[in-house]
Amino acid sequence: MEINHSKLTKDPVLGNGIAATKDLDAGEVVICINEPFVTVVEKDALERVCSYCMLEHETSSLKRCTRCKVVRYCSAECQKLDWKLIHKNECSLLTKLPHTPPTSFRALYQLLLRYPEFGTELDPRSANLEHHVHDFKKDEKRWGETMLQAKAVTEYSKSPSTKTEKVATLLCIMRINGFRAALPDDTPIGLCYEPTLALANHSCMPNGFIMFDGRCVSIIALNPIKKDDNIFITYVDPTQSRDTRRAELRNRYFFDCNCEKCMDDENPYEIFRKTRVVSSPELDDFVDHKVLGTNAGSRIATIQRLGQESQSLSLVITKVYGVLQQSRSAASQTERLSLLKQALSDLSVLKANQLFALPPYPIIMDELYIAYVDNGHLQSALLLLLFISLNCDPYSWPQPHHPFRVTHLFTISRLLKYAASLEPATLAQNLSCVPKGILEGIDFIDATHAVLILVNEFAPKSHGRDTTFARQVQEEIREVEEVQRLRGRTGEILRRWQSGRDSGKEGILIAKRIFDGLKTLAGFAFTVIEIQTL
Ligand SMILES: C[S@@+](CC[C@H](N)C(=O)[O-])C[C@H]1O[C@@H](n2cnc3c(N)ncnc32)[C@H](O)[C@@H]1O
Repeated sequence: MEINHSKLTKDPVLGNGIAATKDLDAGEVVICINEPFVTVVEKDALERVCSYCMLEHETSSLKRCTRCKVVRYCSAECQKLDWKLIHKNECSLLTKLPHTPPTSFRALYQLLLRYPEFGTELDPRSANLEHHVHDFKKDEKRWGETMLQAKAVTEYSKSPSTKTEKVATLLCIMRINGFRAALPDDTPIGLCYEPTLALANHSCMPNGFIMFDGRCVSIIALNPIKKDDNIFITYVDPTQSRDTRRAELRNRYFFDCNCEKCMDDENPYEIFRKTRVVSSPELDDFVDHKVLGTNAGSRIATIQRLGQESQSLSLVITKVYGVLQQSRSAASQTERLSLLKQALSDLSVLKANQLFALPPYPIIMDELYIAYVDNGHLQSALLLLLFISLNCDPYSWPQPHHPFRVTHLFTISRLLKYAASLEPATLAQNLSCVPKGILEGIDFIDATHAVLILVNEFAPKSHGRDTTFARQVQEEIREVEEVQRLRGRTGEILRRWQSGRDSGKEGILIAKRIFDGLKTLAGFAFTVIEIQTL
């Protein structure tokens, strides 16, 4: 269902933008577009993502287009719809080319196909968007590459060569206004260009976020938004340091951000204290909002003290960003791990003061957790992700329905479910750093159930109601409830704890016991980092 609670606004600094046409609650859909202007699945995702519905499937279940052998579909219906929409025009080009062209090339080509009479005028929605051509031109190398790509696309689309400069402008429009298309867990899968959503301007303290559900793309309210308030999303990872955010915004979007967070260089603990957060009693049993607030206060004081004591912290942080960058292009997994560990050890002053949400600490922890997942060390990944969810996420993303927090919790539930499926001896072997008695004290099925209940509570606000993600969560809950029914009373008690119905003190006690077990596990995260090799 298409939804649009936004209107066009204009601002001397921001240019065009959008504002709310009514008061919106946190988690409410601001805009939902079912049929974005252009969507392209990127090369690395073509084997597992349907090129029409943009959903992930088992690789073996996708059927390749027999002509171009590039795009794949999950059903004959998706293939038919995509053929009608765009592929009938793109297929012959893909057939001719020796390799699958870059995503931006395909997106630009598809965009041109949308203008059969190209050379007259672009549609007003695209024509009015910021393109920064003059800024691209200032960088000779960048403009040269832009013109080269524009020339190739002009040729392939059989547009007259006199239109090349106009095609280059279109490429700039896409670069400035395109979004990274992603799965519900934020895994990138391609590119999306949709002029209505592109009007949303940037803030490092956004009040909205972009969410994809297959082909549907929405902006969802992160905070309550008042009628006529501007809608802001973030173009960059707002948990990075101010310098890193600024450099990225200048380089990719040609502006300096003057949001409150940038102007005062506020840290995540300060932002947490400013953000109106609606927690829930169940979430508080896992990570207590009041305790987070108290801790934020003392962390702010610590940061001030450290700042007065030494000027070197910012130098260390700059150095660590360099190490992080190196780890991303490491020649081997071992080198990647060793660089990430070096980055953490360089930041030992943050660890000593429990400043785990201060950038770039959360980014390093996240990359370590991903490195463990990539290399199949799922129990080690579980411990790290538990640590991140307790110590970094609530400050990096204060709103409990922030999609990153919810997807992290969902991943925890899946890792717990996997741990529950292992023989106790295997689990103990894989987590040799955790004393056996502690592992034996954790019921991994109860823990899966309790965490899924938290996910289910916030998923409608993070990913939307009746979405692929919400259905997936429901399915997981049904599955664990079925198992629980065969095991005794705990499942029923947790179900009552979930719905807020009186489960007596018993429900709260059981939930707290489960979460205490998970917190104890999280306490071994640094031991895992010390001993886990790749
Ligand atoms: C995706 S477009 C957003 C729509 C744009 N304002 C327009 O008029 O077409 C991104 C561009 O908007 C401007 N912009 C977005 N957020 C901004 C901000 N916080 N401060 C200044 N300019 C901003 C920059 O020119 C940026 O390259």
